[in-house]
Amino acid sequence: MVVPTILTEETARDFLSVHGHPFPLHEQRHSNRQQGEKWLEVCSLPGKGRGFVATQRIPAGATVHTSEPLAAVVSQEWIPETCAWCFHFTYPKRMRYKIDTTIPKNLNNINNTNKKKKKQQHTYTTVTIKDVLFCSEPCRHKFQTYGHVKNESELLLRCYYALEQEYNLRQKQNQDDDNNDIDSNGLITDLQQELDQLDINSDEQLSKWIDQAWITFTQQGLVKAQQWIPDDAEQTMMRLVACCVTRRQIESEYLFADQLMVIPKFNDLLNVQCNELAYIRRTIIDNNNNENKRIIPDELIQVMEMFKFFVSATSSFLNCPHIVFRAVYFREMANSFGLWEMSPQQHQNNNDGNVTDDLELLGWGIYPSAVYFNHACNANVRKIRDGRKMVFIAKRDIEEGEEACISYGCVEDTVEERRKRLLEHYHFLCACNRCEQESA
Ligand SMILES: C[S@@+](CC[C@H](N)C(=O)[O-])C[C@H]1O[C@@H](n2cnc3c(N)ncnc32)[C@H](O)[C@@H]1O
Repeated sequence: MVVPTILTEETARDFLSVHGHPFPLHEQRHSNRQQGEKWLEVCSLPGKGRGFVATQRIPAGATVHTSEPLAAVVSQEWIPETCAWCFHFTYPKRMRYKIDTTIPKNLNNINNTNKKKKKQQHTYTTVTIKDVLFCSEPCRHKFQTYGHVKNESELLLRCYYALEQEYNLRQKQNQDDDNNDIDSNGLITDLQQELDQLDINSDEQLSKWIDQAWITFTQQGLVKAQQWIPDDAEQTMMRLVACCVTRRQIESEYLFADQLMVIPKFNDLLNVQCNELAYIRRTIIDNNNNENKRIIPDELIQVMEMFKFFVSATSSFLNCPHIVFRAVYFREMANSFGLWEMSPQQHQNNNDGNVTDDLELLGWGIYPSAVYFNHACNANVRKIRDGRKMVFIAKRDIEEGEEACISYGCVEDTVEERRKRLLEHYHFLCACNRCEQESA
């Protein structure tokens, strides 16, 4: 692959006009400095980590922030009815526009023997990607040209195809074998002993144990008669991870001047709070019936199986060590935004941003610039989806120095129920003003 060194805006423009880009550069640079961005700054807040705080008085109705996704995917179950670019939803009608891509023939692994694969290494074939559909030609075109360079969508489509193929292959292999026992191969014994001995409240000890578990797993693995098969949610998650890892790979293959990188970068994701420790600690504690005999949480094994699946599908063309997979997976956790169906009122630009029971969760997106909105049970900001973009609007006047918060879901219940739900889904004890007052 040719590696251009992009140093000036001019060379970048030339390069992008050859390789394709969704928007003219000047528009992108402008949209990067959103109108509302001056309203908010990121501050450290006691008991909540970082959060957005108003830099001046914000009038009700002002757009305080807009954000483009680093990654956005349709949930597996709504693929036929949802546009993979703008998330337009047309149940029960199906999306009409499909997408093809060219892949090396040896990726088409379901019917290929190793011998055949070798022979076909340098030949290409065109395939239709099952998991990506569009509502219109412009949406399909935007998808094809999204990212830093045109190759990015090709790499992503190759990932999607490889994940699909791995899924089909495993299903086929499992048909003949219904034995689902794990032979731990000595793996569990050592890790188990270390787990029993560690101080679960020590971040240092727990991270060391988690790292060791991943190293052991990736070197030895679990020997299962049955191959692990992802469910719908896990398939969706792997496509979200694929979006982030392909961007990382493109950024490592091309050299861009920082100020010209106008869409979210992989490194932006690394600023997002990582929930690996909090999540694994909670699952160990929850699975623990006896203080002296802890159980290696099944939830951890599931993530490892997902990693193994991902790598087994994509390793021939994508570099994703477990450190990278974990960095994405545990940052997406509790930080990504649900992409909901829009109500008719929202379509008419006359909505309050609330998700009601009759609306469907169509997909998930990672918006690195917007993750600093903490939750409050009496939020002063609402979020609205505008296609694949997220727009944040002040619900009421916000005073200078006041924290700008959104709500992470239903806030109708009692304080105990709200806190329980947030702990379960987002792994934190809500310390918003309303909860503090009501619990006191
Ligand atoms: C999407 S992030 C928000 C940004 C985060 N505070 C940071 O420093 O990156 C969500 C995390 O923020 C913290 N958080 C958000 N709202 C909170 C609240 N009401 N009370 C306590 N912690 C909160 C929790 O740690 C939660 O997992």
